[in-house]
Amino acid sequence: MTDPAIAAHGLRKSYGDKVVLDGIDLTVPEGTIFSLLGPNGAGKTTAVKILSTLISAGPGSGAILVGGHDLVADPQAVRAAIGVTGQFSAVDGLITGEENMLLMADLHHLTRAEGRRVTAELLERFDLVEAAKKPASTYSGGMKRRLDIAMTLVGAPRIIFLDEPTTGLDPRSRHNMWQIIRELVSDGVTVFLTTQYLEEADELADRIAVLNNGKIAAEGSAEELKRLIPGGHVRLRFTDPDAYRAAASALREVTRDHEALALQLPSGGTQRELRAVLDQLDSAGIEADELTVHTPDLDDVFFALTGPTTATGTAPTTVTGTVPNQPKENAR
Ligand SMILES: Nc1ncnc2c1ncn2[C@@H]1O[C@H](COP(=O)(O)OP(=O)(O)OP(=O)(O)O)[C@@H](O)[C@H]1O
Repeated sequence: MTDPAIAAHGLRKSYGDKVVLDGIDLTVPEGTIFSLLGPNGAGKTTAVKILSTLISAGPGSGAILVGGHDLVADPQAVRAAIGVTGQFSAVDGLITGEENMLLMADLHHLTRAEGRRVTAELLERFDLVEAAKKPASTYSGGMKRRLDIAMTLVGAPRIIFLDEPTTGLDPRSRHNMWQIIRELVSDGVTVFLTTQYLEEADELADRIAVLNNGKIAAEGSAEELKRLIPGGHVRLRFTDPDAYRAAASALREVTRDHEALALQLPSGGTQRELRAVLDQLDSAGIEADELTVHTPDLDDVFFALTGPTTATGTAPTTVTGTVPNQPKENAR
C-alpha cells in the first residue's frame, strides 16, 4: 500500500482560549476525495490552512505529513506538492483570465513556452477559451471558480485543497464543478474538500469526517455514516383496509397511519430485513400495494452529530459507536 497523501496526528489549534481543533487525526489515501464537514466555525478552514502550510499547527500537535513530507521540517516540499483554492478567490479581476493563468505559470517558474502550453490546455479543459481575453472581473461566479481551479492546476499539484468550492454557485455550475473534481481524481489527484453542502459530500467523497466541537464526531463513507443513525424504515401501503388491518396485526413494531392505510417498520433496509417482512406478509397471505425503503440521509447524520446535545458536551459518536440524538424525520 502507498503512503497516504495526508496523514495528520493529533492536530491542534487554539485562538486565545478558544480551542478550534482539539487533537484530530486525519488520513487521506492517495487518489481519493476526503470531505471535512462541520457547522459554521467548526474549524474546517483552519484545518485546511494548517495542512496547506498557511498557518502553523498548535503546540502539542503530532506528526503531520502531506504528500509524504513533514509539514514542519519541509514546508517547501509540501507547498510544491499541493494546490489550494480557498473561499476567497486568487483571481485578479483587473487582468484577463489568460493573464491570470500566465502569472501563475511565472510563479511556478515555467518557461514562457511551457506556460503558454499549460495555459492553453487548461483554458480549453475548463471551457474558458472564449472568455480568456476578457478581464476576469467580467466573469460569472462559476467561471471565476473554474479559473481559480485552473490556476491551481498550473503547478500540477498531486493534492488539492478545495475550501467550499461550490458555495454560491447555481445547481448547473455546481454539477459542472463536481464533474471537474471527479476528473481530477480520475487523473490520480487527491482532493481534500470542505463543504457545507451535505449533498456534495455524499456525491463526491470516498470518506467524510464530521467536525464538531474541535473533534471528529464521526468518520466513514457516506453509507457508513448513514448507518450510524436510527431512522431507516420500511413503509407499506395498502388500498384494501382489511389487508391493512391484517398486516398491522401480523407484523410487530409497526407504526400505523390509518388515513393513508400505511404501516411503517424500523429497518436498516438490508435484503435480509426486507425478506423477513415479506415472508411475514406472505405467510399471512397479505400483499402490500406499495413498499418503499427510507434510509437516513447525510442531513440526518449532520443534525444528529452536531446537534445541541453534542454542543453541551455529551460525547459524540465514532463510526463504531451509537449516536446520542434522534434525527429529524426523514421527509424525502
Ligand atoms: N485568526 C483568527 N483569530 C481568532 N479566531 C479565529 C481566527 N481564525 C479562525 N478563528 C475562529 O476559529 C473558529 C474556526 O474557524 P474556521 O474558519 O476554521 O471555521 P469553518 O469550519 O471553516 O467555518 P465556516 O463554515 O463558517 O467557513 C471560528 O470560531 C473562528 O472565529
